[in-house]
Amino acid sequence: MNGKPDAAIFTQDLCVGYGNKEVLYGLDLSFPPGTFTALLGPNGAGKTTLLRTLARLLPPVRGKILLQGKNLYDYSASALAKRLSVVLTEKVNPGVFSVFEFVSLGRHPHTGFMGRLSGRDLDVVRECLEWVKAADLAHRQMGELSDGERQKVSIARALAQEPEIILLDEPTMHLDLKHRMEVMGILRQLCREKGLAVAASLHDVDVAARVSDMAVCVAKGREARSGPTEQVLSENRVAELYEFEGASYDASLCTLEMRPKASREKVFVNSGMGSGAGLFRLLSKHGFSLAAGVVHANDLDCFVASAIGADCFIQSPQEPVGGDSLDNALKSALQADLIVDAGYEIGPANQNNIRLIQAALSAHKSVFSLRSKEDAQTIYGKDSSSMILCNSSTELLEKLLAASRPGLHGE
Ligand SMILES: Nc1ncnc2c1ncn2[C@@H]1O[C@H](COP(=O)(O)OP(=O)(O)OP(=O)(O)O)[C@@H](O)[C@H]1O
Repeated sequence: MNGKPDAAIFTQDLCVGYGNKEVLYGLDLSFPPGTFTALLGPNGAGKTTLLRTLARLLPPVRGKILLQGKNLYDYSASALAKRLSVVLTEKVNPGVFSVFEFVSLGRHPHTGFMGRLSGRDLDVVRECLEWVKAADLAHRQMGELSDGERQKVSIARALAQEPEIILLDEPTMHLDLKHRMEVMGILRQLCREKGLAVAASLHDVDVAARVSDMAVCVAKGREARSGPTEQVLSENRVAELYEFEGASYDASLCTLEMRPKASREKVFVNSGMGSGAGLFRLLSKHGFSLAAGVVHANDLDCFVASAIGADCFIQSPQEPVGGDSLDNALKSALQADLIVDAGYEIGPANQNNIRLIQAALSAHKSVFSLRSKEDAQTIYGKDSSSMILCNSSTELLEKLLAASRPGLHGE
């Protein structure tokens, strides 16, 4: 992601900070047009400091920032505002402005000496409000808006400058899920349809993975990492960036999983085709230690079980369940205190999994199943009579908790 002349903005050996205090250094970043860049990093890493420096609100400690090939500091204030706008987290003092008037302030670099709005200016303001789906708020007072509404209006104001780059600091802070998704959708659309370069600091790495094209990861005392999101946000890098303990990130699913310390017995879950994903989360949340198998490597169950930290017995996607994976899963199932059959569909690729449950039943283990009585009988024959059948995962959890002895098996 080294600086390219066609980038909307790029930095060369930039060091940002306060006075002599260096917060981030050696930054060679590039923000190309039509690209959404997510700035990620733990609290206090320097995301806001970087954004403020890029916006010329804070002088660099050293290094260069080039805006369309020209030094950022060679632009007049109004020329800069026509190219770059910024949405910070500080709550705007709404004064007595209506929404329309507030967004009109964004036209300032385009209006004449008297600041009078032309017909075009008014059209742009209306268009920007429509862009952020806030046209209906135009006549409301700024002071009476919700956080989500205010954020959309702040983006409209930034847009009204008709910039080529928008910098945003935590644009989804304080927003509920609906507004968070809406704001993210708007920013993506600005990149795609208006060709803007958008750079935003974000706290939700899973959201960043879904919406951003590029990611810049910053952490105190460490070299910044930047590049295409899919390359930068690997499991290990995310874990290292946030110094995860008791959590993990799954790059294939863009999901974060909790890895709580186990305080209950091991449950061996026999699942497949996604039937176990919800169960792994449920059981892990309640302190059970988990084993999962045999699952195919391309199965959702495999991704979730691995991310959650379960012992996984994995089969290559091209092969039917068998071989070492099955042998090892069998040993694990026979050592586990409780066994769960997740009630998945059985076919040629996974029918050998039946042997795991049959072995557990023969060994008089407590086997819980999410199958119907008929289904269990058809698959496991007369041995199924000793299975503990459950209609739902909630019922299964209740029964497992009743059978469990907490505190004895923490790992
Ligand atoms: N005005 C300031 N003067 C001196 N140091 C500051 C100033 N503002 C912030 N800092 C320090 O600079 C470092 C980076 O802060 P910054 O706000 O950029 O981090 P951030 O990544 O945006 O954090 P957060 O996710 O918590 O918002 C922190 O150590 C912070 O204490």
